Amino acid sequence: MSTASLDGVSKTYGRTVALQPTTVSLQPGVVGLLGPNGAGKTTMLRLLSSALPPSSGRIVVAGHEVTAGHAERIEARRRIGYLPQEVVFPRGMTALGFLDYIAVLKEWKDAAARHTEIRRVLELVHLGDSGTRKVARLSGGQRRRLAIAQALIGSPELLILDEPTTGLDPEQRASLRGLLGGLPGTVLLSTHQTEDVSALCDRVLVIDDGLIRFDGSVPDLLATAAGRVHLGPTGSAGAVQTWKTGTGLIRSVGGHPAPDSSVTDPSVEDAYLLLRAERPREQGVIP
Ligand SMILES: Nc1ncnc2c1ncn2[C@@H]1O[C@H](COP(=O)(O)OP(=O)(O)OP(=O)(O)O)[C@@H](O)[C@H]1O
Repeated sequence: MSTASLDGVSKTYGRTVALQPTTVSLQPGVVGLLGPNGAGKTTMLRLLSSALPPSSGRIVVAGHEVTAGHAERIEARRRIGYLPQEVVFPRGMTALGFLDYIAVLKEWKDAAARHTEIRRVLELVHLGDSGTRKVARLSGGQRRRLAIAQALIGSPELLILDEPTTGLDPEQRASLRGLLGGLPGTVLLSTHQTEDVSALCDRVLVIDDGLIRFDGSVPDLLATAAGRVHLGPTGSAGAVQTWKTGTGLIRSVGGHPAPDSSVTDPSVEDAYLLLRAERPREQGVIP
């Protein structure tokens, strides 16, 4: 059974089509959402989180139809953890105070159980020693981790994370991957970090102009670029991108390889760049 599904879901803002009619079903595991700025990632995450009503279609989370009405939406929300792209923290609160406030909003009425839970999520993001510090005094990366902690309260069946690794240092990113990869439910995260996708995701959705252009595993995505990335002293003619690597050789994505170049293994970034370059144009705005 799927944890969440979109069935013919679209979202338009005035004349802008942020999400074209989309049907997709999510199972347990980590799903990465890749796409350029303005592709529709945040829109899709906000729709699934029930923060935003769709223009058309049906959204179901953990067996509850978000789009069916208030009562069903509340039931779905109890099973969703959501990290927005930007989190505004109430002024003057400590890290623990903030988590307690969120847990109360999430209806954790039993104080002892609530305190155990907020301690647990604080430890998960390695802020166990910073609980009594004021949020304003935490570093940007620590605040991001605190924001992730609030989404983890109650071990939601569907965890939705909008660019969770923004502002995290490499160690913290690796540690977050370890945490997310070990969760039992469905994790849907948007990111601009293609390394996060290759290191963590069971499934990748590439979205562009409000449309899912690719849906498959990391190996499937890499296969789309097989034989199309070259390294050599000269760049490929008509390449999508070329750059000089640390070895002094030029890496070319797509195009016609020079005779003195050789094929190299593609990365998720290479496959993504090729998908982007081959997308149909002139979509996203109602004529
Ligand atoms: N509240 C809004 N009102 C009008 N247009 C909006 C609104 N929110 C988003 N859009 C538009 O919808 C489209 C998709 O935006 P969205 O924020 O979902 O993209 P994104 O993929 O998350 O981008 P980014 O990587 O920059 O965060 C864009 O064209 C954006 O300008």
